Amino acid sequence: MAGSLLPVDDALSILLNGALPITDRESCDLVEADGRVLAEDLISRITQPPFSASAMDGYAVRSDDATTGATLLVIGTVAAGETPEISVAPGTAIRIFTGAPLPSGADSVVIQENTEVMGDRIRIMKSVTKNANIRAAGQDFRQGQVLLADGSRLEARNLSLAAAGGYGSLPVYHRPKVAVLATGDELVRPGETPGTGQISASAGIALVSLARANGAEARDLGIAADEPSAIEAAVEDARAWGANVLITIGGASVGDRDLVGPTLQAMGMSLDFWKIAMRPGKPLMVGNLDAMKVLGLPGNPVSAYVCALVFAEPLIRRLARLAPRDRLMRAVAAEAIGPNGPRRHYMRARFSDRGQGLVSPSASQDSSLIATLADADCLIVRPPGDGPLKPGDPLEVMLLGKAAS
Ligand SMILES: Nc1nc2c(c(=O)[nH]1)N[C@H]1C(S)=C(S)[C@@H](COP(=O)(O)OP(=O)(O)OC[C@H]3O[C@@H](n4cnc5c(N)ncnc54)[C@H](O)[C@@H]3O)O[C@H]1N2
Ligand code: MOO
Repeated sequence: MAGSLLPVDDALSILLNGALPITDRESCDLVEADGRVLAEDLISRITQPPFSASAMDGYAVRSDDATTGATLLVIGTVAAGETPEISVAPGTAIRIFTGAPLPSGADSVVIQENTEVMGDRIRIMKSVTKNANIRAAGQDFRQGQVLLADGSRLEARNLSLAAAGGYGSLPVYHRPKVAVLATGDELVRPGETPGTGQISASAGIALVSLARANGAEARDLGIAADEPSAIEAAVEDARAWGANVLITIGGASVGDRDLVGPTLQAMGMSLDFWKIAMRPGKPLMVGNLDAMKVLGLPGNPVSAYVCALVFAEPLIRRLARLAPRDRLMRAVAAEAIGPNGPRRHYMRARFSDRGQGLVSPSASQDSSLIATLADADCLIVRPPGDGPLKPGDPLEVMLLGKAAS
């Protein structure tokens, strides 16, 4: 009875309202901090550059002296990493290399291409203005300045900034721990050859990957057989590891072997909801086992992934303190699409023209078809009860994979 099923947005609100961002923190060296979330405002420990330096290879000069045609006596050399011991006096120049501290007395650098060497003198071929080719001390940033805000996700550029600011390690929030458990007697581990009636447990790795991409530390708990003791043992593993989120796959529906919900409830899980107005994904279950959030996803791999995208991604990002990811985009039906049923339908689709946003649904929306999921650019999001669409009608899509980046 779809009319009595919980709408997707209500289900998402219930899930997110019951989830608090992680507050525990630790220190990580810069390499390990990649992809993590900074746990305080990062104050620069140093001024950058720490001293006025030459931006070019050439000669440190007094700009008043360095007029076109003038000759200057070269009285010394300073390279990067050295400290100039003499000053540039009127009528003189000091040979200087990129990154070297500017000697006192000099106010500019003339690049060597604009000079002619004549023994111990140089001739200026092109005059320079004051401050030419000089990186002023502190022109990048200054000691005490906030370089990065608490909550920033650390990546290539801001890690480089942290390193420049004097940090070899950074305070970061703990990542949410996400445990992924497949259930079903018919499943074999990916890479094993399925026997009669068996299939590869393909859904788990997608969820592990999605969790990691959203800032989680993810663990694959493998496969539990369709019996309460096997499910219980795996749930205990998740608890012992300290999982913040347990995601189960399969056994969520109404069959005699669908034991995940009853087993977890027997272990003390309180149920937030079970079954929602979503296609695929109707049998989605959400509950809490002590401090651990439990997401019970349907077994069909497409259903599991779509539910994870709609529910697990925002949940993990909230725990990880990452801003919600907006995958939604307006698009246009490239062809006629039939009316929708009573559940919000996420239809695998491909762009025929990305620039114009023209999109066509995959021919079959069967939730066991993994190849069409891997091939899709987006999911068309059909509201419950949406009427038929004509070519050119506007619609909304949720971007996937490369299309989303
Ligand atoms: N009488 C009804 N039957 C079904 C209903 C229903 O409302 N009434 N709902 C259907 C829908 S919708 C879905 S979705 C499935 C979900 O059921 P379960 O969560 O109980 O999933 P299973 O039965 O365990 O598995 C379904 C399907 O997916 C395969 N599977 C399971 N785990 C994995 C995995 N880790 N990797 C790859 N494939 C997996 C499993 O072998 C089955 O083929 O129920 C419908 N039935
Ligand atoms: O809702 Mo099931 O999840 O359609 O395949």
